This record gives sequence, structure tokens and C-alpha cells, in this order.
Amino acid sequence: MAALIFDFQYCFIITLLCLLSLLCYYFIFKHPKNSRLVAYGCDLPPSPPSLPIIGHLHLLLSSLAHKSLQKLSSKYGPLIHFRVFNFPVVLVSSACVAYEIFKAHDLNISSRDNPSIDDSLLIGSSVFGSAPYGDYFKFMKKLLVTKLLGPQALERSRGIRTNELERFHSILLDKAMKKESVEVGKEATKLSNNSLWRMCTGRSFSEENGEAERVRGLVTELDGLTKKVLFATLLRTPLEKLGISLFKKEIMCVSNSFDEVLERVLVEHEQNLDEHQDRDMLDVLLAAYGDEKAEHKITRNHIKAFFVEIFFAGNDTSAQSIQWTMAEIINKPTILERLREEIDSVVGKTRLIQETDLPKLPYLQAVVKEGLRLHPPLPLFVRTFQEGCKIGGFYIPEKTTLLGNAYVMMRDPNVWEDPEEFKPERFLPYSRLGEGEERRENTLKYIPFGSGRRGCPGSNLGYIFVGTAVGMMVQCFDWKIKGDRVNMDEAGGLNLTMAHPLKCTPVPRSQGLLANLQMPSSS
Ligand code: HEM
Repeated sequence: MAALIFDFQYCFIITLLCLLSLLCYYFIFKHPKNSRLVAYGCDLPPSPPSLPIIGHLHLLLSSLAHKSLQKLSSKYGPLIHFRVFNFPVVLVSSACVAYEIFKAHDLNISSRDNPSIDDSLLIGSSVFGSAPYGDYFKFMKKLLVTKLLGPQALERSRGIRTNELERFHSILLDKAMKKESVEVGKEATKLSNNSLWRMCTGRSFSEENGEAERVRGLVTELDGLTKKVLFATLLRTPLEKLGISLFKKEIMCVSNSFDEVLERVLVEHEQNLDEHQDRDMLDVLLAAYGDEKAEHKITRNHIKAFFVEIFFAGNDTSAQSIQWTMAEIINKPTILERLREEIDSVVGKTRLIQETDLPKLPYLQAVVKEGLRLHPPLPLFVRTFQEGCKIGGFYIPEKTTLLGNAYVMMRDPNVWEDPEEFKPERFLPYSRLGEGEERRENTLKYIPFGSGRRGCPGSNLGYIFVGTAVGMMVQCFDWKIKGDRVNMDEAGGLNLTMAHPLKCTPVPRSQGLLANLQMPSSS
């Protein structure tokens, strides 16, 4: 009897605890208000089964997130609703839904509510990419376009990139003479890193203190941190504090190292301000910093965070695209031959390709576009719906995180013929596969650079980096690999990288070409 009473009490306590936890769960993580659903007269988008408490967190954190989300969208449709704890996320996987969002709600999604560590240069309130769409963002974007990334600014800095392309060419030539292999991604990173540094600061990396390696190392560490920052972003208030505190030490360590390097550059620049004839990006930012009456008052931290952002956003994206595109070309010798014929006929065999040749090389442009379509370096883009709205007939609550799967949109069989195939000719004017046929109304199918007010401001520079690097590698060298084909497996992370980084040996094309090759900067 005593045992029976004990069992009864035990069951009672367990049941009471279960009820209490359910109540806590309901109140702490309660679902979005149904009254809103009624107000909009529609339901939330479909949602896969979720786990208790964490919701769909596990689905968003898989190593190849764009691929696992692709599987979910083929099962649940182009607009899916997730719950991370109780915070809403919608996943968009179709070009039509993306078009509707960017056409009707661009302003509503023009901010990313990223978490913040105030004094950090990586995810702090000073970071341009995380800044809300307001005065600070608009002020910096104007400077970015007029002084660094707009057509006139790019024309002014062309000499720097020509010089760096020649340097890249001589590294490859040296490897070719020694019959050594090249890690294409690593060398491409050096090319974009050196070019960006010179374009921003007006000077090369200092030889003395290993500045180049230091900055490259920091950018790599920053890449590694992005997934953790996204994790913290998905947790959102109040859990983001917990998320951030897990990684705060690592984030601050990289941030402080960047701060040290950039403070030195800033001081040096301030000391030599009078010597500069051309006002570079840093001069303009320092002038705004010192100007009490500037349109927007910026701090030293704003300047440094801005630089970190440029290196982060522009470096790996360009280098990965160069690597993926070369891998595709090496696997398809007929494409390499066609590309080379075009370059030879436009550029000739006595000088190195330069960026002013690009508009006359439609097939090269098509190859670059196709590389970005199949292998977008940022397969997922993240924004936040500031207000509740209706999309595709479904209700999207305010403060919902928008996750756009650009990778899936650009492989959508409804808008792309043979979507898994590398077929550059689809981007040639008047091609059967080309844009004429594909240009469907009301779709946003080509978005390697995102879209709208917060789309990538560096797309022109990105095309230049990839176009000239790939063009030069095809113009000057044959490429030998181990085995028959380059392994195209993808690796995890937020950036789309190669699971087996491309390693190949350059072979000079012909002695005649090399003997007579003129460098644009010396001609
Ligand atoms: C192949 C090269 C590149 C690719 C594929 C790429 C792609 C992207 C994508 C997908 C976004 C997010 C867009 C969105 O949310 O809609 C972005 C943002 C951004 N990119 Fe790029 N990018 C490239 C090169 C560059 C370069 C060279 C720079 C500058 C030097 C740059 C600077 C930025 C900045 C500052 C942002 C944040 C814009 C904002 O928040 O408003 N990118 N990029």
C-alpha cells in the first residue's frame, strides 16, 4: 500500500512538473499573435515539423545549409516558415516570390537586425552592413559609391588593379617555370586583398611587419566567425546575449587585432595628409571624422569597422568565384578553347588582358556570370522584415528574419534550362538558352549579388576581379591537374567554398606569347 501511495505521489509530481514546463514554454516562447493572422486574413507559410523548445534551429545549422534548405523547399514550397525558439524566420527559395518581396517590400527588408557588441569592429553598431537603413547607412553608402566602387572611382583606381594583375601573372609564371602547383583560391585571395588594400588606403601593404599576412589571416579568421555570428543572430533577443557571450572572446580578439593594424594606418595617414594629391577613401573618411559640420558625424570606430566590412565582403567572395569558375573551365576544355579564341582575337598574343578589354569579351563575361550562377559565394542572404506584411498569400509577422536561398533560385528548373549544367552561352545575347528566352516577367532569378537597396555595392568590382583573373589565367597558361577532373564538391559554412580547394600546375602556353608579352602598365 505504502509503495502504491509513493507511486501515486511520484506520478502526481511528474505530471505537475510537466504541466508547469508546458505553461512556462507557452508563456516564454509563445507563438506569434493569432490576432495578426486574422487582421491580414491569411495564415503563416507552411512549416516542417519542429522540435520542442528549439523549433527548427537544427535545420538552419546544418553544414551545407543551402543544400538542406533546398530539400525542404522542394517538399514544403517556395516560402517556408521556421521557428528558432520562438523567433520567426521565413525561407524564400523561388525567383517569383523573391521578385514580389523586392518589388513591393524592399524598404521593409532594407535592414539586417544583426546582434551587436558595441565596441567590436565586426558586429558592432558601427558596422555598415549591419546598420539600419537610415542616415548613417546612406551617408557611408554615398562615400562608398563615389570614392571606391562607382564607375568613376573604379576608373581612377584602375592602375592599381592592373599592377596587381601583373603581379599575379608573374607569380603564376614563376610557378610554371619551376613546374610547381598553385592553390588558386589562395593566390586569388592575395590578388583581391592587395588590390582592395591599395584602393582603400592609397598604399601597398607594408613589407616590414608582415602586414599583408596579418590582414589576410584576420580576414580568414573573420570568415570562420561568420557562422557563429549568424547563430547568435538567429537566437535574437533575449537569447542573442547568450549566443554572443559564447563567442564574444573570439570576436573581440579578431576585432582588437584589426583595430591595432587599422589604427596604425589611420595615424600614418593623418601625419601625411598634406602629401596626398589624390584624396583616397581613407582621406575622405578622415576628413568627415574631423569635420564638426559633416552631414553625418562619424567616429574612428566607424572608419575602422567600414574597412573591416569592405575586406570581409569583397575579398573571399571574389577569390572563391575565381576558384570555382577556373575549376569549371578546367573540367570543360571546349569552353577553355572558345574562351581563349575570343581573348586571342580581341587582346592578341603580345599583351596581357586588361579590364578595359572586358566589354569586348562577351563570352568571358558569360563564363563569369555562369560561374556566379552555379556557385554564388554567398548562397544565402539575410534581412529582417521590419513590419508585418502579406507575401505569396501568406502572413509574415514583423521582425521576421528573411533568409533568401540564392543558390536554389539560380538552379530553379522552372526558370533555367539545364540548371545544373555549366553553360555560359545562356548569357550570350540572342542565344537559344540566353536571356531573351529566359527573361520571364516577374522573376528575380539571377541574384549572386542580392538585390534592392541592400544589394551588393561591389558587383562591378567583383566582375572586374573575376573577369580579369580568369581571363589572364586562360590567356597565358594551360592547366594540369591530378586525375581527370577537378572535384567540385562543396564545403560547409556560410560562404560556398570548394571541399577540395583547386590545386593545379600552370604550363606556359607558348614561348612566343611569353617572350613578347607586354605589361599594360609598362606600355
Ligand atoms: C564576386 C564578388 C561578390 C559577390 C558574389 C558579392 C555578393 C554579395 C551579396 C550576396 C551581398 C548581400 C546582398 C543582399 O543582402 O541583398 C553583398 C553585400 C555587400 N557586398 Fe558584395 N559581393 C561581391 C564582391 C564585393 C566587393 C568587391 C565589395 C567591396 C569591395 C563588396 C561589398 C559589399 C558590401 C559593403 C555589402 C553590404 C551591403 C549593404 O549592407 O548594403 N562585395 N555582396
